[in-house]
Amino acid sequence: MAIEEAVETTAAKLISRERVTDAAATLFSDADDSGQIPERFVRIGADDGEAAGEVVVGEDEAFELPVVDMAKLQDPELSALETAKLGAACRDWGFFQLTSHGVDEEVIRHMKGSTAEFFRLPLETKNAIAFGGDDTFNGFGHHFNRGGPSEGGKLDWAECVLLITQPVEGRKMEMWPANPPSFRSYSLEITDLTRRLLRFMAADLGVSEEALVGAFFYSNNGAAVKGQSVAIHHYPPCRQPEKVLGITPHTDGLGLTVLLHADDTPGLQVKREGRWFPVRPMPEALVVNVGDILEVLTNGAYGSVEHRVVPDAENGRTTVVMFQDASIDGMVAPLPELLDGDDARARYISTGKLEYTKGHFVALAEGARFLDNLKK
Ligand SMILES: O=C(O)CCC(=O)C(=O)O
Ligand SMILES: [Fe+2]
Repeated sequence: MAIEEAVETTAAKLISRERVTDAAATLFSDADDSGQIPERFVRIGADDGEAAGEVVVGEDEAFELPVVDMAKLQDPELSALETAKLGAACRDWGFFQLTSHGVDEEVIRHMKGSTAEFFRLPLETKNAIAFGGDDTFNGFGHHFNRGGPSEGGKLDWAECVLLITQPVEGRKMEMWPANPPSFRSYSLEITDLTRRLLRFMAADLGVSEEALVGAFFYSNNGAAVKGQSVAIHHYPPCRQPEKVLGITPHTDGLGLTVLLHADDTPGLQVKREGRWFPVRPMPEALVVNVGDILEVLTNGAYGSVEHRVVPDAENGRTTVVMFQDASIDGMVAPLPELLDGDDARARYISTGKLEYTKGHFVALAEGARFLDNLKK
């Protein structure tokens, strides 16, 4: 079995998810107006005011996630300045908004339309593609259970379709929502965008394109990515948003994440210096963030930063999040070019991809971060 296949099989078996029940669907559709949020959805600390007391940066405090412009990156006259901006965003925030990204507008329009349409379907129809058997990854359900028994198996205030999108042989088409053509083209558009972005990240890091692009792709010019998956999330409105979480705080376990807002409802928050910064959805932008593997590849120069989702009190929110996988010859390790031939400079322990994947999902289920075990 190829390493990628073994990794996929392992991931699919280690993830613990739950199906969306009729009771949850009723709660999400707000048909149940009793005002009682079931215990399984009430986040830890919400009842004693701990959650409400968390520092979320308000609208009165001016801040903006860094905005990076792809057209400027590609313009010979503006590229150097914009590349520095990209690098600063990856180092200081681990997150940025990407404008003029060049992803086909028609593909984006279709993607937004078909995902919104999917979540409007009755639960029974959505559950026709519910994950099942020994594959807990592909399909519809709640997001992963995180935090383990110590957190009482809390559920996210969300429903979600998770799918492997690449390599193409890894796709389980029977688990895909109807209207797959838009998913297929979107997956390829994001592959292309990833390659374009990595070239500028390589310039910022002072490594060769081949090295960084080669960690994500089988060949520098080829289209074949090492791996790509998608999470299509829907966060229903919640009348008491401070009591629940759309997604618990976490970092992303793969290389690079690209998020599309399918509507203009806010909800994503990024942690910086102990405070939560709400991300403002920009209709023309994609939100890009550094994942754990990119942090390792860059030997810690770029940071994989904690984020979470808080549902909106009034409006539902839908996002399409694509994760690009990366490795070097089957290892999760810093790029050799950054170590100048001196392995002692590595700030992370090199780990086989399979061991990394296992470690990541086991840690996730326990509410821990595998990356912390890899730091020297
Ligand atoms: O939907 C969002 O805003 C974020 C989702 C997310 O963090 C994830 O899927 O890893
Ligand atoms: Fe995430």
